[in-house]
Amino acid sequence: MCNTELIVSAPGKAILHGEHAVVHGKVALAVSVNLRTYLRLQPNPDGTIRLQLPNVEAFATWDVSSLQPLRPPCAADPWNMDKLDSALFQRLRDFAGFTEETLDTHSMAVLAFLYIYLSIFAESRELPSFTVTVWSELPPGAGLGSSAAFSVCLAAAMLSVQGSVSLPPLDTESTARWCKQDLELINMWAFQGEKVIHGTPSGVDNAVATWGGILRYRAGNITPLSRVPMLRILLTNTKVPRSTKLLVAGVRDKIKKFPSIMGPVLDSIDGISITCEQTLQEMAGHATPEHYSVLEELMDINQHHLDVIGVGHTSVDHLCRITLAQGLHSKLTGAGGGGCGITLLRPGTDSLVVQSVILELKDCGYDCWETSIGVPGVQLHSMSSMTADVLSVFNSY
Ligand SMILES: Nc1ncnc2c1ncn2[C@@H]1O[C@H](COP(=O)(O)OP(=O)(O)O)[C@@H](O)[C@H]1O
Ligand SMILES: C[C@@](O)(CCOP(=O)(O)O)CC(=O)O
Ligand SMILES: [Mg+2]
Repeated sequence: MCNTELIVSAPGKAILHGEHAVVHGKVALAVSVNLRTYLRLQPNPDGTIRLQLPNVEAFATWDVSSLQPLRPPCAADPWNMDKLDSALFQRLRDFAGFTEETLDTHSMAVLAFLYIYLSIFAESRELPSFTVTVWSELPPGAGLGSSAAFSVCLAAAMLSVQGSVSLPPLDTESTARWCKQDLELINMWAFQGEKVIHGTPSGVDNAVATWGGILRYRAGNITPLSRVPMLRILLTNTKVPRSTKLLVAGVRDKIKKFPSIMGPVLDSIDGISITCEQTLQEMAGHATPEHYSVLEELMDINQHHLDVIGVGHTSVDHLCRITLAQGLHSKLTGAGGGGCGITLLRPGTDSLVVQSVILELKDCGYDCWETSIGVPGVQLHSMSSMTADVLSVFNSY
């Protein structure tokens, strides 16, 4: 039995530049956003695992004894986990009655949970029994990295119960972060969860949910950017549903079909990310209107590239047109195909302009709000640090 109750949270992200290209080894720049996923883990005395995922309407209870035979024969080496354990993945699909075509939000979340749980406790004397409840401020499947925030919370909580990472002391603090080495392990395991949900993720989303802040990411190399100006960003959710897994697969097919055409587009996106990073660094010293013009132009060019690689959507075109009419530049963020877009605001953008754009976007049925970026990555929470809203959701299950 497990005897630790804990609450952890991890943030969502917005990709400034490099979505999709990053899956193919190019640079991405990504920032954490102030919408978080919260996970509460409570010990169960009755030998069951209970999973409560209200955002995706997934509620399941299993006897630990029924999960026992699904365990992998030995623990995976967390530093050498190139691919998912396909035998385990198949056993879980068979157990849950899912096929390879099962892609709904509910099933992918259940599979990610079971995969991480059984892998992390592969060599524990007995499987622990607990209730896991996850609730998120992030809209699932909208490009804000909800899958990564979910996977990071699962990894942080289960590694802490298993003892591979040490619970950071909360003392009088309301939140605490794990040490660097522990965060690296959490990130590794969260990446496995992302693989269950996405197929072939780049790892950028789980890196942001783990580390927070603003990051440059390329092929597993994570560089936090410390010298950047405070950016003002408007987030718009078109509410058009899409699946990252299918969009990433579609881009891969296009690259395979037209390598000499798509290759240069990905190189150009790489160039955009690199130029954006250089511009942000220059701006940290002294930001000028010309710098903002460069950032805006980069967003326009990238948005066109994302259309070319097949992940645009009329809802995002509409969003770009509405903001541009007020002189504001936008692009999609995340996998595209609908979902969310980001709009860059200049420091001096008149609040009346912002309010009128927000109203117009809301009239289209979109959600739209100005967001804070660069918030901390995965955290452990004391009960007193939890808002009444999140606690009341937790207490209603
Ligand atoms: N709060 C949550 N509870 C349970 N599962 C979640 C939650 N948030 C995300 N997920 C999982 O992540 C999937 C969405 O991931 P994805 O398609 O990558 O979109 P995004 O990461 O942009 O939100 C959902 O189908 C679900 O399986
Ligand atoms: C399209 C991609 O670059 C980002 C996907 O982000 P999201 O799941 O749509 O939030 C995929 C990846 O990097 O793994
Ligand atoms: Mg995702």
